[in-house]
Amino acid sequence: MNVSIVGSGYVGTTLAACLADLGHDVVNVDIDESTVAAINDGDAPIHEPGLAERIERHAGDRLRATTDYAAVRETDATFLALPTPANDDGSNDLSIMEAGARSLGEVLPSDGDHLVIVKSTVIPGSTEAVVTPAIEEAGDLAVGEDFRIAMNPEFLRMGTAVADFMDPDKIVFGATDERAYETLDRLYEPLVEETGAPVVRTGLREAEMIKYANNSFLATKVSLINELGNICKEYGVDAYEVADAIGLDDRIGERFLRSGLGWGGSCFPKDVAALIAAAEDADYDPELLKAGVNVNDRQPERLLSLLDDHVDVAGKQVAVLGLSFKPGTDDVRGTRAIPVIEGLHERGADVVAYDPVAVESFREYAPDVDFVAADSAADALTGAHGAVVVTDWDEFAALDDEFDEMATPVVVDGRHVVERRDGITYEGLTW
Ligand SMILES: NC(=O)c1ccc[n+]([C@@H]2O[C@H](COP(=O)([O-])OP(=O)(O)OC[C@H]3O[C@@H](n4cnc5c(N)ncnc54)[C@H](O)[C@@H]3O)[C@@H](O)[C@H]2O)c1
Ligand SMILES: O=c1ccn([C@@H]2O[C@H](COP(=O)(O)OP(=O)(O)O[C@H]3O[C@H](CO)[C@@H](O)[C@H](O)[C@H]3O)[C@@H](O)[C@H]2O)c(=O)[nH]1
Repeated sequence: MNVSIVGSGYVGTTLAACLADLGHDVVNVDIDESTVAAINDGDAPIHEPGLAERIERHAGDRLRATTDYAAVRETDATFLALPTPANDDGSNDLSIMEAGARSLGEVLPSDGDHLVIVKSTVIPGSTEAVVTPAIEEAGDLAVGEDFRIAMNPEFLRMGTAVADFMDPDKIVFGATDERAYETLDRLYEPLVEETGAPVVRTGLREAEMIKYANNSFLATKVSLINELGNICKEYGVDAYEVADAIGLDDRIGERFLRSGLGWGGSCFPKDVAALIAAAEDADYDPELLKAGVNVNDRQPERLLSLLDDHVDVAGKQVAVLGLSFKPGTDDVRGTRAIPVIEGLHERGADVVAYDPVAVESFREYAPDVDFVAADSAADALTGAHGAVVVTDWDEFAALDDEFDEMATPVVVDGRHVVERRDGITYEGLTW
């Protein structure tokens, strides 16, 4: 099929490269000229394992990019993979989606066949109440007659985007008419044949809600294991053995049970906040979701209070190991490193931080959060009176003699990665 994708960020670029790999002809439409140029040059505009090879393989052949929305006219279906950030009150900001939908409406063919597919994460009702009217008004078109609409949420994770897309746990099709489902079936047929992934056919609002339910469930699951881990810590119980054991119960499942410093990223914080705001907008008080956020917000201070138990850090160097929100990415959106570093500053500490890839992106994202960047974990640790582990990078698990260079070897591990050893005072956040 001929497919266009509006928005070429983490989701749009991954989707484009993977659909090209599955045999479709794909065009990316983006307002960012450098992104467009990168794809046309056969380069990946973002770093994701497996992405660069796919773009290099298909660019100039089955994959191209443009800033010109008119390219959608040559295609059978268009995905909208645009950002849906949070407003100040946490609610879903749909202004970029609306602008993209209007630009699309201005050029969309009115042949009645073209399928517009909302890929972005949007609050239930948005596809019908915001995206569809924006297309209709901009192009003087009528949904169901001139074009069709569907919602197909995305569940890929950063750092494993390509692998997740190519081997999904499920594929969700939200639509209101049979022809829309059939187009989606044709688009995903090679993937479904290859992987046997279950396809869920549902309504537009249900598809929108499945995405929020998925992320809220997982974020709350992590907060629940963090709460249990905090209690374990108080009673001297190994929280990780407890998690491994409860995970053997199929009803609980072993994944997303790693307790520690909590969740960050571009999705969990934003999506849970948006669902809370949407619930409150409907006069429902989402107590459990709010509790999950509160537990998450408390973890950095718990980490620092464990450090306080061993050392007064005022005027002393403290090493922060890890800045990205999780390993395998330089993404720092929602990273726990920010409250951790701010808490250290409040205590009067001098922060020396190390991250294998995320120093630059952190400086850009949080220019007011001051620290000295170290070239290695060893450099950050040398002379430090305490160390805190923020991100579970593999290389931190290999640290050993490096701790001997600390002024006082107190290590507070927010991610359960550092090996306990003689000669260091070790505190795990939850064990
Ligand atoms: N990042 C993830 O892991 C992930 C996973 C699942 C779902 N999502 C959801 O997918 C959506 C997109 O997220 P993302 O992380 O890919 O965003 P992103 O910020 O990485 O990329 C968005 C792209 O849209 C482009 N853009 C902005 N306005 C435009 C316009 N008017 N016309 C054309 N292009 C425009 C930007 O230049 C950018 O390249 C969001 O709703 C997000 O919540 C993200
Ligand atoms: O057991 C766990 C698992 C995760 N985390 C933390 O949770 C956050 C999110 O991790 P992860 O889900 O791996 O990363 P994302 O790339 O943010 O992916 C989530 O958000 C995406 C965007 O919506 C969805 O598509 C994915 O399905 C969903 O997992 C990170 O800070 C992790 O450190 C834990 O603390 N313990």
